[in-house]
Amino acid sequence: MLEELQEIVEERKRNPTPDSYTAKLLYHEKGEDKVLEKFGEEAVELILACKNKDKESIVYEAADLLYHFVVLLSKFDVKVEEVYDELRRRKK
Ligand SMILES: N=c1c2ncn([C@@H]3O[C@H](COP(=O)(O)OP(=O)(O)OP(=O)(O)O)[C@@H](O)[C@H]3O)c2ncn1[C@@H]1O[C@H](COP(=O)(O)O)[C@@H](O)[C@H]1O
Repeated sequence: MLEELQEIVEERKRNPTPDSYTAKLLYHEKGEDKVLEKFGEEAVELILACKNKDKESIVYEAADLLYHFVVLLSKFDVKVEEVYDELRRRKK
């Protein structure tokens, strides 16, 4: 799923379109700081949803965080598969 999402994100990176939120993030005037800022915001939103024990919000905010995680990886030229490889390497 994350690999499929990254393929679309990479396509927006190659061919940014004006209507794409992803392209706006990747090519924001704040540069990489915008991507990092959004990832931090989404992490805080997920923490708050957990604090509130609100399962529906936890799922929603976790999805937002995963999307912004993939955008962050693409911004820094890292493939989701490389993260999976690292997890596989750690697996006991
Ligand atoms: N999975 C997502 C996805 N999840 C969350 N978001 C966006 O992330 C934003 C998070 O909400 P916020 O309220 O925090 O942000 P905002 O106020 O809209 O924007 P900011 O000004 O704060 O940046 C929302 O605008 C959501 O639409 C996503 N935007 C796109 N995708 C997928 O990314 C792919 C490319 O989409 P486009 O870039 O829209 O073409 C498609 O497969 C989409 O389904």
